[in-house]
Amino acid sequence: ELQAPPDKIAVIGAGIGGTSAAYYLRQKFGKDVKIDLFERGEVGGRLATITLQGQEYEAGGSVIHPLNLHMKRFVKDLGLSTIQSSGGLIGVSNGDTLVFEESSWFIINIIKLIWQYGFQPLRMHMWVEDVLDKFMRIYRYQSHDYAFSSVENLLHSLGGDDFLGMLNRTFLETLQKAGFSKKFLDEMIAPVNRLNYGQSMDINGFVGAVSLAGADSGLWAVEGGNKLVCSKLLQASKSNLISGSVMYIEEKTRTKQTGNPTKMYEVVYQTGSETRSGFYDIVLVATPLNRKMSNITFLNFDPPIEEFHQYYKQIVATFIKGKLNSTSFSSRALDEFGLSTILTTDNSHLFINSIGIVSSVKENNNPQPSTDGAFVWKTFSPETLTNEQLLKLFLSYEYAVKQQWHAYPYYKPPDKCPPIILHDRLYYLNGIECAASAMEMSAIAAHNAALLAYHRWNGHTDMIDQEDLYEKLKTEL
Ligand SMILES: Cc1cc2nc3c(=O)[nH]c(=O)nc-3n(C[C@H](O)[C@H](O)[C@H](O)COP(=O)(O)OP(=O)(O)OC[C@H]3O[C@@H](n4cnc5c(N)ncnc54)[C@H](O)[C@@H]3O)c2cc1C
Ligand SMILES: CC(C)=CCC/C(C)=C/CC/C(C)=C/CSC[C@H](N)C(=O)O
Repeated sequence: ELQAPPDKIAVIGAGIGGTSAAYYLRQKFGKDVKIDLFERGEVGGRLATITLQGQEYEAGGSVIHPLNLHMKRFVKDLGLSTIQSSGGLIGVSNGDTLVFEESSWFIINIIKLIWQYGFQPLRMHMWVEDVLDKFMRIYRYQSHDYAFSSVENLLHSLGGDDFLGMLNRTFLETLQKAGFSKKFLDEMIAPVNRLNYGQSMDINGFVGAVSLAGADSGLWAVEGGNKLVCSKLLQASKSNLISGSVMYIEEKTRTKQTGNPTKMYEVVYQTGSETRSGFYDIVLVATPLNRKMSNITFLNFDPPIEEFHQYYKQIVATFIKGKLNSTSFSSRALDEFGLSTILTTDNSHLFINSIGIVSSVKENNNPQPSTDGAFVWKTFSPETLTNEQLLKLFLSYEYAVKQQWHAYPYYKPPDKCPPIILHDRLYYLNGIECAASAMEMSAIAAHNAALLAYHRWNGHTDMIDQEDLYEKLKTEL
């Protein structure tokens, strides 16, 4: 049995989380509900491009895994096109020398890997595949409309105590326990974490697995920029975009047209120099609740959340068009260098996490140098690069433009995730980032929140936090 649908729903934040939430809310609640989507900056949020000399480059979320089924589905349903993101050759620097260097010959790479690390790369590949296999169960649950009231319940449903337990152990502990050697972890795994999350092996085991998945083959991106998914989802959801910054949310009793007094949320926001507000039956918060990132407060109720305590790590992405100083990484001159991505080890005294040649969002991955042999490179670093540092990395450069991010949570297991249900009909999506931050994670959180809001509105408690879902659904055709 269904209740009358809500009149109005607010979604705060038009990143991939908020726009996909609007899309799924429309699917569940139907055409009559009015959905307002609040955004104080650009639609896309941490999916953003930067335009340099007329070319656009991904400056935030850039690659998508081939098994990220929500992102895949969006691109297909919204009529977008994809480009493959396979890069060129990768090397790993410890600050003095290259501890690993890829060859363009497949067979040489295999021999090198076995010579340096035995069968550990293969075992690691199998470990990540095992985590991904379990992770994929979420798509089956969501296609059957099941929802979870907490991130912990969601992860537990995927693989039980062991799977959820990954949040409580560091990646280092997890992999050491699985028998991987220090050399392999230092030279192969830690550098991938530094590239993807700007953090050491002390991140939790689950985000560690996601980070390694982010180094798999078959990664792709959206032609024209990943942020196009957000603007297309917004359009498809037929939501009303409100350009404004939400300041606070207050619970108030209102008398609806039916004459019944009803508890509603007043969303108060600033647009230009004006303060305005609207009343909503349901509110979804799709931005990290963190003073630096959203600064939203709550009046008349206390959400069970340590508001503003989720610390996000700063990452600076710098785009440099220039000629690399290859001798910063190896003894070889540039014309014999051949690497297009360099990762760094944890103990490296280098001031960057990674550096790599990038293609524009329109190029099908064959970045071309300009006539003088300069490429566009992207570095990730914890701090803004100084001119002196840039001149250490480059023989010469035409421009260096930075984009600063509060990028991802600072992972420090054991971590308890923030709740999804902040109040009666108020939901929070970005708690899922405490497990792992990635586009697909936000899309999963969005689908879950839309289903949860729908089932709670209609009193369908049997669709929430069902135990043994995997076994139950296995028997269904
Ligand atoms: C440099 C970088 C590289 C990354 N690379 C990848 C990658 O390759 N692959 C991948 O899968 N993920 C990647 N990620 C992670 C991915 O980008 C994020 O996990 C994802 O985009 C988060 O989306 P979101 O919608 O949850 O949050 P956001 O994108 O942060 O959206 C929140 C939105 O809310 C708005 N907002 C905040 N406060 C208010 C307010 N008070 N009122 C109104 N609006 C408000 C913000 O302006 C923002 O637009 C990367 C992230 C960064 C920073
Ligand atoms: C959620 C699952 C199962 C998989 C996602 C895998 C993935 C794409 C991870 C990437 C995560 C991330 C935050 C990357 C940041 S840097 C990305 C990129 N290499 C760049 O150079 O910009």
